[in-house]
Amino acid sequence: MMVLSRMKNVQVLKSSWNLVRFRSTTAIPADSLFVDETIKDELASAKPYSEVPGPKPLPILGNTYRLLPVIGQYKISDVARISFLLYEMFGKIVALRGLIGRPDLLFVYDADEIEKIYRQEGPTPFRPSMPCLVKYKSEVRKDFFGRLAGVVGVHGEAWREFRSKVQKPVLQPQTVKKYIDPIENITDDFINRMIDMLDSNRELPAYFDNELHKWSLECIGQIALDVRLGCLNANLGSDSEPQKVIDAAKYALRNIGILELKFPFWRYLPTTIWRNYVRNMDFFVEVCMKYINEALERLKTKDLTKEKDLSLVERILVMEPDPKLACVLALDLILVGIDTISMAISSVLYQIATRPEEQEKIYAELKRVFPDPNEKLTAKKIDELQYLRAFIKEVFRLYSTVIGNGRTLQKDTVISGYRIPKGTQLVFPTLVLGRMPEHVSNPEKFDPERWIKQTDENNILHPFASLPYGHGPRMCLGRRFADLEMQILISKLLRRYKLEYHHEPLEYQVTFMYAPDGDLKFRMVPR
Ligand code: HEM
Repeated sequence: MMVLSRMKNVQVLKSSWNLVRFRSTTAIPADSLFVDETIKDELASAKPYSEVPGPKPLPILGNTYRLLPVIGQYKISDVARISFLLYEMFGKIVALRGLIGRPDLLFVYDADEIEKIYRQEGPTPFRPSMPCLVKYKSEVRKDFFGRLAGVVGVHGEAWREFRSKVQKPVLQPQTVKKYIDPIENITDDFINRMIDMLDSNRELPAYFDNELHKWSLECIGQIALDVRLGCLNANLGSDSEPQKVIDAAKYALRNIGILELKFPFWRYLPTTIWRNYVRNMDFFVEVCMKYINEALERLKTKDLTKEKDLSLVERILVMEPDPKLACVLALDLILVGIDTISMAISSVLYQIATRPEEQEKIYAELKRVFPDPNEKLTAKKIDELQYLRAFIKEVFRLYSTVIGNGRTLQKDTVISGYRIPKGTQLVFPTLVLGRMPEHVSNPEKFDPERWIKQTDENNILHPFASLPYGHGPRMCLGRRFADLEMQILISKLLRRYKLEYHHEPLEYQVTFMYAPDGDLKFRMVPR
């Protein structure tokens, strides 16, 4: 019954890639006065926020103590487990109250409610991420960032102004397609490096995750800074610039969870971890400015009338001659574009290596699309890799690299029958939502085909249950590049090699992202 009632709101659509997509037909009334009245009535009759279930905060200590070492029951690496636990213990809406230095967190596990929230979020959605980056951009280096502070950790009109300047060039398919060739070249170099790294069993070394970081940094350097940074050079010294950028990116991102949840005291005192964070960020700004200035110099000798020949950085520099805009964009893309991609690809490669049946299907598709293994990639050919894309989607559904998304409520809102006050931070736990039987049929089954086949009445796949890149005007700015990078690496690798994994199964853990925790000692068997 429940499944059928949900299906009434879901319409099956075919996308241009022939993948099955869904659209909700739940209409939002067009007349805004009517909407206002309906919302007022809804708010008046809703249950109070205080009745939302959740773990009881202690006096003074609140709930933050639960995340402290020794006395707390939760570790940062347990964030994924906590998301499941809260749902199991309290149900589809859970409030985590009394966290030191931050508003309450409200976990929402109902995809219909999440859909409603996204559809009502307006033109400047507020994603409550990275208050430490907000402090860095808006206080510590206010002199540099000023009003053009980027998109990450920036909100309101300042976010909208920046995003609308960069949105078109970054997301335009024509721009993204131009990077097929350069990313393919980087990936060829990377695969050659992988071959050099193999041991006598043809297995990759324990430090392969660091090598994946280098590949993703090399890709993002090309996209955001117009440069081959040289990360894939053999014998990269620990003091070399690319390795320093990798280390700085790891530091900046992985300490955010610790800075924001475990030790939020940096808001009041300049702690050591906070001072190191600032030093790292200063280093990033310096590197970005150096390469953007070099791109600006090169631009002086280019024919600017041929827009199609310009790179992403050049298009941005032509549009906005103050190089700061391109520098801040590069900083944001690098900050979030290294770890996300390298962790996502670790996860996808691990799933490929441990699922031989599905791997054979990917290989069959690759052989059909690229009969000659030396054939160069093109946009048209990549577009034909339907099963590969479905496989990646299925990995994200079950092991979403970004385990959840969030929004800060900008007005009082009714969620699951409760009146939730403005300012509350909502958490949409993507990882849990994609595994709930009321959102996805047979959720434990790894089934890439569910993203391709026309589903029947009994097969559900809620469109808001698995949103690895978020949704709406604030959705991931780098998603097209992310998809492209992953598809290129997998295509190039699997067309020539079978991937195997012969060690103890790896557990997924949250460091900052959700990924297999352990040595990625894949075996590469030539085809
Ligand atoms: C598989 C890899 C990736 C995943 C899973 C991912 C996921 C996400 C998610 C969930 C968000 C929040 C969206 C929202 O609030 O609705 C986001 C934001 C963002 N992502 Fe990604 N991302 C990935 C790769 C990348 C890459 C490679 C780049 C850069 C080239 C990038 C750049 C950004 C930026 C700049 C934002 C902030 C957008 C804004 O606030 O306006 N991401 N990403």
